[in-house]
Amino acid sequence: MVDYRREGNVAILTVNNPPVNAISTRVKDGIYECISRAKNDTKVSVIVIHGHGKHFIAGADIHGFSGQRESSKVVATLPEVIAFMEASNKPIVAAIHGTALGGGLEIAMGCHYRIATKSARVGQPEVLIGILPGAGGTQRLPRLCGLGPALDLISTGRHIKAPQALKLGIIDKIVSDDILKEGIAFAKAVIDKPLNGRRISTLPVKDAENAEQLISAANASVRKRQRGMMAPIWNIKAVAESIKLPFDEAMEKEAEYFTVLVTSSQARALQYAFFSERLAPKWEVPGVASYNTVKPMNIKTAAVIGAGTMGTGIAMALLNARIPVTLVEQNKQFLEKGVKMIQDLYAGSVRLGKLTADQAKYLLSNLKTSLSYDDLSTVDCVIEAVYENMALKKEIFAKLDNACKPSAVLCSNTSSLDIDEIASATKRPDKVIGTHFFVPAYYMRLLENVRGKLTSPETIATVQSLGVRIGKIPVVVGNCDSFVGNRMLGTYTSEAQFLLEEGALPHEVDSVIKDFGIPIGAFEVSDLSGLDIGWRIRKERYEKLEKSGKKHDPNARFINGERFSPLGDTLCEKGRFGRKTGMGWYRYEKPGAKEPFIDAEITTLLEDYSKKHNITRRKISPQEIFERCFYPLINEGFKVLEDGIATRPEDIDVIWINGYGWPKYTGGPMYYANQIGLDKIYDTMCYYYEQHPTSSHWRPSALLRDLAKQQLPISQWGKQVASRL
Ligand SMILES: CCCCCCCC(=O)CC(=O)SCCNC(=O)CCNC(=O)[C@H](O)C(C)(C)COP(=O)(O)OP(=O)(O)OC[C@H]1O[C@@H](n2cnc3c(N)ncnc32)[C@H](O)[C@@H]1OP(=O)(O)O
Ligand SMILES: NC(=O)C1=CN([C@@H]2O[C@H](COP(=O)(O)OP(=O)(O)OC[C@H]3O[C@@H](n4cnc5c(N)ncnc54)[C@H](O)[C@@H]3O)[C@@H](O)[C@H]2O)C=CC1
Repeated sequence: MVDYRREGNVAILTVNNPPVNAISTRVKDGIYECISRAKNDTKVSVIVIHGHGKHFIAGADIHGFSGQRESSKVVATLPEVIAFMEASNKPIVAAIHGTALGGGLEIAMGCHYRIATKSARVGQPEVLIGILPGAGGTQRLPRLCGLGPALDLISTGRHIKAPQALKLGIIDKIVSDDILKEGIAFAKAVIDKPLNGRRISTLPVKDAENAEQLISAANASVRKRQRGMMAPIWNIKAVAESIKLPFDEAMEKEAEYFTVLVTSSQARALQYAFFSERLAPKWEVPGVASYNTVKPMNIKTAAVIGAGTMGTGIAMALLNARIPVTLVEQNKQFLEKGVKMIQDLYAGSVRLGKLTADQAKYLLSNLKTSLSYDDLSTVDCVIEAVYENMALKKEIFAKLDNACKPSAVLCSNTSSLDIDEIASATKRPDKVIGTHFFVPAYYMRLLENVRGKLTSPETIATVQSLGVRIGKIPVVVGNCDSFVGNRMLGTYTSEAQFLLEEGALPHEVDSVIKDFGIPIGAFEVSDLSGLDIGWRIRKERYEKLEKSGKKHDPNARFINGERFSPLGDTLCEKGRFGRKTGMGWYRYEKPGAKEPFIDAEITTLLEDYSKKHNITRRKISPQEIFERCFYPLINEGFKVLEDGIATRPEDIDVIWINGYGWPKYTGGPMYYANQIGLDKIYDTMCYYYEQHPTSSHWRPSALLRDLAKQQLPISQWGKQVASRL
């Protein structure tokens, strides 16, 4: 785990714990033993510590926080090992490449010098997994770089690159990529330098005079940006001790606060989410294939059909990953509008300093435009993002099938339509798949990849690998109406509207949702994305119904015996499409304005509506709003598993955290359900199903019922699911 060798008078410690050199108990013990050995070796004058493989050390082993810890051969804890390093009379140099994160940066701060390659990144990301830097990070970082930067890095968990770390004084020098050679050379040059002033724990905290202001600004920022999370607050509290107490006493506080966090349910949920996100790309379709049995195709070029909201965002996601894109539209005017949208977004990134003008120019140079499918004969992959209309999508897929080379993968960004029906328009259904991006597609990390009945494992592997390449978290799901995310969302939006019919107002529902930790309420989000999108989809469904001989009544509160609220259609008929028209479920100052105001017209409309349908409006409690919005959503997640549409509960949680703003610190709807207690959810579902028998989303899932009885850990639900299919 940690190798020791000597080159002349330099002792070299190599941490070797693939894949990221995480600090397991054995790594910690190894570092302690090797440092002891170097201290006692009279031939050694200086010590270099570096990492084998891609990283220096990416932090403590996260598995160790909730699982069984290995027993330690040496008594010292990580903070003690770091103190032991710092006290060494032989200089220790941390030679950093890849990343020095969490405990890795804390080890580097226990060294007397830190050098790094230009591409190296450092940070204290513990807050993101619900804990704090418990090995002196909250105390050494403010001494090294100042209170303000330390508060920022520790409370946000963001990584910074070596040049910025150099500016902040976190590292001493940027060196070439031959990190070990550089480390040895640097070590030789500092052998005789005094170590006074190099032991960070002995230094004063920089910026201590502005402490009060800096701490209250940090608290205000986390209350706004990381609402509901307890770790950022405790991280700030720990850093604040650095200006109140001497180092050793502040370290005791750090240990105390670490214990509070590491045993919290938020930390467990965040760590579950960390591993779930890493599991998602490793897809598995039971009985069919899995990521480690199939090779993906290499996508060198791509095309996007439709230069609207999604098409332009998808094109940018591809361009950002250096994949040349041909963007196709139905006419010149729409094409120019789409290209302008992309140019403006890149110009915005340049203004914000996220890209240089040259980088933006380079990315745009990979964008080609066309009005003809004839230009797509050589592309490896096409992603269609035209209006949500089956006939149109089938027409386009038939054209693509004729125009593209036989090996090209054809993807649809549909958010709800049947992938098998779209694939039936081609002679290559094995190469057709849904790639459901989320708005804005260049930013949102979720990619829901929808496999059809005939989609080949190679096609699944290809879009999964493409997803990772463009920086997304790809999740494979099965084909059903609205797939996983939107199918579950459907229950939540329906119930939210039923609550309006029965007495609640949009802001009352939204505030319960936001108090739970979802950043935006159901009605606010509907106004943001535009009520007309859902209306278009529903109108297509009404047309289908009419074609099958069933006339659609615009006032109907039931469709095929199932409760339905026509309120969304009523608003659209009045031109209330949301923010874009300056009115939707809320009122806005003007079209396009962001701040929602309660609208008296909506209150009157709801009251009239309830009267017209003989519904007695009542005061609905926040608890009822919560249960009615979230329990059917969770229940639908179990039905999604039951149907084999998702194969693992972790995938559902990843979808909700990354596509719908579900608070990560609750782990996702499936994990959260387990926290509430599956038996409680099941009983509540039964209660509401009795009250609302015409809403099938209240019918409790059989899987939920069975799992509620078995009380299995979530890691075993997948096996239960597989055994039922
Ligand atoms: C008295 C008590 C004192 C207690 C002291 C506490 C000490 C502390 O202060 C606590 C800590 O250090 S907590 C850990 C802080 N570090 C992090 O959060 C870094 C997490 N990792 C990353 O960001 C990326 O993996 C990274 C940027 C490193 C690499 O990204 P990539 O995209 O290249 O690779 P990934 O797919 O993310 O990861 C590759 C494999 O490595 C696993 N992994 C990553 N970091 C890990 C970590 N810290 N612990 C355990 N496993 C880890 C990851 O799960 C993945 O595994 P596989 O999916 O199986 O390949
Ligand atoms: N807007 C959203 O939040 C999300 C939308 N989706 C899905 O993405 C697809 C596109 O949605 P948006 O981008 O929002 O729509 P949009 O209305 O912004 O853009 C659609 C574009 O397709 C173009 N188009 C129509 N017919 C065409 C043809 N024959 N050839 C080439 N281009 C054609 C239109 O001119 C328009 O620019 C839909 O299937 C939608 O369900 C998926 C996820 C989220």
